[in-house]
Amino acid sequence: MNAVLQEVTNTLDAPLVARQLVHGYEGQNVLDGVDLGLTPGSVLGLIGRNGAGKSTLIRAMLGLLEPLSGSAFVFGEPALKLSDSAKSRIAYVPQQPEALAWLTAAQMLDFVGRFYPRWDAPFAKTMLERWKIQPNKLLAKLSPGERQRVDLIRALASQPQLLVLVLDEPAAALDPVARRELLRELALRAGESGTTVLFSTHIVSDLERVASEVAFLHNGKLLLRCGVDDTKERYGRLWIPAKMTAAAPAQSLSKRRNEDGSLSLIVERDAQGHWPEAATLPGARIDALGLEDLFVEIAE
Ligand SMILES: Nc1ncnc2c1ncn2[C@@H]1O[C@H](COP(=O)(O)OP(=O)(O)OP(=O)(O)O)[C@@H](O)[C@H]1O
Repeated sequence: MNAVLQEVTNTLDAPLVARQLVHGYEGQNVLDGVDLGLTPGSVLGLIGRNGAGKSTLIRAMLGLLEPLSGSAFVFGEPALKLSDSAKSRIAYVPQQPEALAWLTAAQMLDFVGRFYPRWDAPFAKTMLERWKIQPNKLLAKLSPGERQRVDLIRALASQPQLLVLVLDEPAAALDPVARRELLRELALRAGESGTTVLFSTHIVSDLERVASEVAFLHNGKLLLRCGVDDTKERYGRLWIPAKMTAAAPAQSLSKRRNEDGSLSLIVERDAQGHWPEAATLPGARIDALGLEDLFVEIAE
């Protein structure tokens, strides 16, 4: 168990913790023993390719599906048996909100608001105006992007302590401007109130806009987790010429043999900030990687 998870699991009221989650469909594993912990007030962007299992992980962490094995905790309670009090502190915005589609946006917000002790009705009203969503239009008649925005308003107006958001299919829902507005609002509100946020995406720029931390989900595992601002300093692409590959480091996040026999590896600095020794081999080269390159390299 890594140090961050250890620290979080030691905190009884940690907002969200996954321990060794395993889940799959039709005999195929999607999550292969995922450990993840969120510290209060953090904004974690979960990134992975289409179908990597981000939604599955989020649903399992919130107790919306029962994993094949492993466990999840929300505010220290087992996710599958959450108390009403814990539920009222969580807001979840799925990819395609479907609930209460026979109500208008204003009716839905009014109805839902009654269940939340800290409901911010003026905020909900202002946001509908700001995002030019007709309050008297049936939810069923809004576009998918408008629907998702109304759902984000619902989520934020409840002033949750934990906000979980799935932003995976931009083409189906939000246009780039709407996406940016939504993320800006999210960052603003989360920053003001200290809300813990987990959101999934496959768009790297989303992370750079709002996340303080990033976790990569790939092949059922969390490949790495780090501060968004650290990645440039911390990861690099190490190129080793063909005649030197015997000296390649044993540890790397990904490894690719090129046609000319040379090796490209994604490597990490050690605790003292040093690259692996192989970076000093004659002819070897190391390039620091930004988040986008890091994601592409790892997800390949
Ligand atoms: N109910 C289900 N039955 C069968 N297979 C499923 C089910 N739900 C998800 N899957 C499969 O599990 C894998 C992970 O899906 P999931 O929706 O968790 O990924 P994701 O990372 O959120 O994807 P995306 O970014 O495309 O939204 C996919 O291959 C998907 O087809």
